[in-house]
Formats: sequence, C-alpha cells, structure tokens
Amino acid sequence: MLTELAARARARLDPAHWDFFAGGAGDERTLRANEEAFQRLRLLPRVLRATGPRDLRTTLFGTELSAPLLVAPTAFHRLAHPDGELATARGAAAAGTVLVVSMAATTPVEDIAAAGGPLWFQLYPQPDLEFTAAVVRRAERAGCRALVVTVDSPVFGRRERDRRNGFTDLPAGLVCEHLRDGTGRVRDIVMDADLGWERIDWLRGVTGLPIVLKGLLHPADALLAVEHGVSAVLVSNHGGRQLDGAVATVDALPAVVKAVGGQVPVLLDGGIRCGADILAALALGAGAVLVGRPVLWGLAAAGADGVRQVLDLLREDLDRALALAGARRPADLTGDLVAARC
Ligand SMILES: Cc1cc2nc3c(=O)[nH]c(=O)nc-3n(C[C@H](O)[C@H](O)[C@H](O)COP(=O)(O)O)c2cc1C
Ligand SMILES: CCCCCCC(=O)C(=O)O
Repeated sequence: MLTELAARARARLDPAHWDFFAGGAGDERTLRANEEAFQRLRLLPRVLRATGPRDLRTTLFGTELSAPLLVAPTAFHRLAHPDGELATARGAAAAGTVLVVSMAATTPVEDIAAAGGPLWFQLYPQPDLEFTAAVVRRAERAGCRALVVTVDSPVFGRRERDRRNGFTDLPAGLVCEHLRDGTGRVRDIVMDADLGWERIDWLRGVTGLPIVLKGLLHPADALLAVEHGVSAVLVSNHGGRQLDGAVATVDALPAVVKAVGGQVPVLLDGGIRCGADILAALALGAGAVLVGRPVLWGLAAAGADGVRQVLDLLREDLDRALALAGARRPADLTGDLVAARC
C-alpha cells in the first residue's frame, strides 16, 4: 500500500521534485541503511497473554496522540501538493497526531494552525539571534506545543540528485515562509556551523516550550542533551540526507536509550515503513517514532486524504503487529521481543 502510494506520488511529481523528496546525501548509503536495518531485525513474539482490548494512545508533553507516531518535519510541501502543509496538517489532525512544522515550510505556521490539529515547530537556529527568537515567538503564538531543534546540519548534506537536476531554488511563488523578516523580505536559510551547546541553553531561556533535540546518534550527545535540560531527544540521521555513512537510526537507538536512562523520552525517525518497524523501535526503547517520506507520498498522491491514509495505515499495522507479538499497549513492548539481526 505504501509502495503503491509512492508510485502514485512519483507519477504526479516533477522528476526533480521527486528526487528532492526521495533522495539522500552522497551515495545514499545511510538512506538505504535506515530501511535495511529494520528489515534485518527479527521479532520474537509472545502468545496467550495479550487478552482484552488494545490501546495505542500515547501522551507526549500533555498531548494525547492516537498512536506513538508523529509526522516528521519536511520542507516544501507545496512542491508535493498545491494545498501543501495545510493538507498535511488536516491529514495529521484527522489521524489524531502531531505534525512537526518545518522551518522550511512553504505555508506560514499561523495558517497551518488553522487546520486545528496539534503542532510542534522545527527550528534551524540562525546565527541572527534576534531573528531566531522572533521565529520561536511566532511558533509559540501560533500554538505550537514543542520546539524541535535540528542539530545535525552544521552544513548542508551533498545531495547528488539535486545537483544533477540543477534543483537549487523553489519555483516562483513559493518561499520558505518562516524566513520572512519583519519587512517581509525572505532571508536565505543558514546551516550554522557555529551552533553549539550554549545556543541550546540560550534557547531554553527564550522559550518555555519543551525542546526536542533532533539529529542525535551518539549516546554521549544524548547524555549531554539531557544535561542541557532538553525535554526529549530524537535519534535521527535526517533520513540519510546529511552525513552519508552515518549509522542507521534503529542501530543507534539502544545505546542512546541506555545513556538517557529514562530521564527524557527518546524518539526515533528514519526508515519507518510498517507496523513491525514501529513495534521494533518501541521495543528497543523509543517512546514514539516519526515518519517523513511516506507522508510526503500520501500528500503528493492525494492531499490531506493521502496523508491520513498513510498515518491510518501505519497505526492499523502497528495495532496488528502488537496483537501478533502478544502486546496490548506500546508500554508492554520490551527489548526481548527483538530476537536477532540477520
Ligand atoms: C524531503 C525532506 C525534507 C526534509 N526537511 C527537513 C526539515 O526541513 N527539517 C528537518 O529537521 N528535517 C527535515 N527532513 C528530515 C526528516 O525530518 C526526517 O528526519 C526523515 O525524513 C526521516 O526519515 P524517513 O523519511 O525515512 O521517514 C527532511 C526529510 C525529507 C525527506
Ligand atoms: C533552503 C531551505 C533548506 C531546507 C532544508 C530542508 C531539509 O532539511 C532537507 O533535508 O532538505
């Protein structure tokens, strides 16, 4: 079903835009590794113990989600569908989950908020602190419930497909709406190589929103993140779009979970394509997962309905996988259910 939606998306999209969404950095080793790592896992289900109704609901920062599944921040939704991020927000709301709005969204967060579903906001901290603080205040005023700070992008990953296609700019009429300054001018986004831990401390002073640090893979960084007072860490390699050769996220997860030791939730994204992938991530200690590309395929194929279809499908597939593994709730999932890697 997801494969079919991806094919429909591909048929609808300009090939250069398909490549932007589907592609990764370098030789795309990490892009492939994310999915392959899940495919290598084998589950060891329990039987005769998960009687009674199942319940996938999960609460994060006071927001109840229909399942431990959120929409990862991705750029430029109006390249995928004319309704862009509005459609994504409607689909996510209908599926009962959070959309993480990208700093590189092509729709203003105030308009996205009108869809009514819960939102978090993803930030690329900019060297201009005043501008960064203004973007954070915008997200707060629009009702975003958490700030996801992306820290895996001191420089932009080398995207060979985009270079080949000459894809450097958005088409006329589309801009990154959160890069407008007070005068209406749209700034260039800066991937800031000077971003350090002191900026996370500074951000904690700027906002009372929970901060989720996105783009960690090393357990030592996860521990530092906790020491710097973040509210959650998101194990991510940016869907294989930054450091090609970086470890697959599900392979990095257990050491991060161990280092964090339950002090804050550990989230994961990268390569989630079915319920068994979500189940494995939860069993290995993730509190919830985020999906990027599958949502883009739903959006490109069928707008808000397509986004909802993808999220419903993943939730239903997780529900089935839970039953088959002998669990009723995400909290029942434990590491012993992941038997081996082949
Ligand atoms: C087309 C595209 C655009 C993305 N844009 C952003 C972004 O603006 N900010 C960000 O933090 N991550 C961005 N990401 C990374 C995603 O948030 C997420 O880490 C990744 O897509 C997860 O992998 P998956 O696509 O295999 O689910 C983007 C990913 C894709 C595929
Ligand atoms: C010029 C805007 C750059 C947006 C970056 C989006 C992103 O994170 C990605 O992976 O692509």
